[in-house]
Amino acid sequence: MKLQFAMDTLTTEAALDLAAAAAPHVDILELGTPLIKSEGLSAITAIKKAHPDKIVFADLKTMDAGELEADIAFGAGADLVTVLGSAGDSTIVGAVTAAKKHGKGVVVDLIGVADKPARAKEVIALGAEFVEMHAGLDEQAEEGFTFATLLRDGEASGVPFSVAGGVNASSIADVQKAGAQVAVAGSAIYSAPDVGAAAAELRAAIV
Ligand SMILES: O=C(CO)[C@H](O)[C@H](O)COP(=O)(O)O
Repeated sequence: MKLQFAMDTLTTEAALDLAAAAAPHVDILELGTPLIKSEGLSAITAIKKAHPDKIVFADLKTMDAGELEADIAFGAGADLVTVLGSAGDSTIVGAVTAAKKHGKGVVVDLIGVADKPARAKEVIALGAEFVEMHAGLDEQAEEGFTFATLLRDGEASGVPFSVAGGVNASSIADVQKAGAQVAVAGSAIYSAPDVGAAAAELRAAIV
């Protein structure tokens, strides 16, 4: 299982510092949606330039204009981009078209999708690399939210998936047991007093 670090920060400078500390322990460096909205495509280019050996993941959360948005992010240096699972099929197909042109990939984020296993199967058939079983920051704060639902949905989907939203040192072993290809951790790493040590702890929990 790969480890993805979601850098939910607002400046390229802060992201470069986080990436430098965590890179030895992670496989995928994710530019969070707020970072891309704050700094634009130049942040993607800066992270890829500093870490050419890492998979750079641009969390665009595209909802429309799939081909155009994916094309500009791949052009800036992204290896993977996200499109929302609630977007229309044509938006996902558009992003996949751009990915094929660049030799890169599309991840479909199932945040907010009611029947995640069913939509997961559909978007993999449209050409997505894998889906993200994702509970957003707001959903995690809702009453009754349980992380176990994400794992069950991943297992039920029968397709390659990542898990995002609340992954930490206590939960990452369960993510692996559920069969995820990728565990995504944001605040468990970037909020830690020692970012490198937090990333190393998560890496050590993966067998
Ligand atoms: O994409 C996101 C929010 O939309 C986050 O990066 C992702 O959910 C990681 O969350 P956490 O900080 O709980 O690990």
